[in-house]
Amino acid sequence: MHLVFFVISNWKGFLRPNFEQDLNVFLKQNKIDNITNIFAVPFVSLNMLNEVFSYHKKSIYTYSEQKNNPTAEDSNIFLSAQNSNYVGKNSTGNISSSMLKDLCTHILCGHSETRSEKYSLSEHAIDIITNNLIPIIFVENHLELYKLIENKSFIKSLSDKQINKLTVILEPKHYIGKASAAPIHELEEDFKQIKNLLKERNIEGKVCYGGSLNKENIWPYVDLFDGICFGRFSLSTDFFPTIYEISSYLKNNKYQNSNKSLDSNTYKNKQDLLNDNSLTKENHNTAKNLTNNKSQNTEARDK
Ligand SMILES: O=C(CO)[C@H](O)COP(=O)(O)O
Repeated sequence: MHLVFFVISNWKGFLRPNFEQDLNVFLKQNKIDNITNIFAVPFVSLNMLNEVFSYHKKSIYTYSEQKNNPTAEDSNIFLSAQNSNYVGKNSTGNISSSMLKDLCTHILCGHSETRSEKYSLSEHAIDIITNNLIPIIFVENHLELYKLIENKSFIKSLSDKQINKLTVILEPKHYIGKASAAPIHELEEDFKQIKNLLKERNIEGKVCYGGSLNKENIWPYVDLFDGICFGRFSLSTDFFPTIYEISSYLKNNKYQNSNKSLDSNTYKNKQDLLNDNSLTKENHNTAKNLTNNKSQNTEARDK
């Protein structure tokens, strides 16, 4: 099976300096086939980035275009909007999903910085889906996703194609904008439950982690999750070099590890975790080892 890791970069309210040049170099050399990159950029950057992408013949395909263009499936670089208004779509200053459908393929849905008091994750997700775009769904925990996928209108609104493109980001809000990311052991239970929820419903979704990630601390999250979401780090000049590092790390390490037998020196990987019936104290201890084993990972990566 071809495994592809997701890297979502949320620029938030920043216009990334020199991004156009860096992206040009990245697209020119783009030989990365094991990472799907989704750039979630401010509204005002969507147009400019569409031009950069089409110059490199990596046009932003919407779902309707994908239906008629089989090569669109091969793309592994996508543009996302950071939000859309599903209530008061036509009010002054609002930007609806329908206005975005020719500019991007994804929309961030439920990011904690965009939720208002009356925010409804399911209504927003349905609005995005019905405009032929893919929602990147942010949840605080597995219960939030459970509520969403129990919602019959949500499930009904998904086409077969969209159902397998569901991307969920586990992002506890108290770990946003901090110096350290959420400790892995605090995420394991939610990760496992989200995976199970999707599996039970035959949804091939990706489960990613977001919150205070940077080039130093990502490795345990790369090991456990199907993808990661960078916030502030997306703006760093180290961002693109880190994508290459992740790609070679994945080639050298991660997918070989999924068959590794466990011993006291081997960290527990995603498959092991999912095979466990319940989270035991051992899981938590091994999760701690994940972080301690960072130097081990770095060595393997640099080989
Ligand atoms: O959007 C984010 C990435 O998931 C998120 O808000 C975290 O931002 P960061 O703490 O600046 O990485």
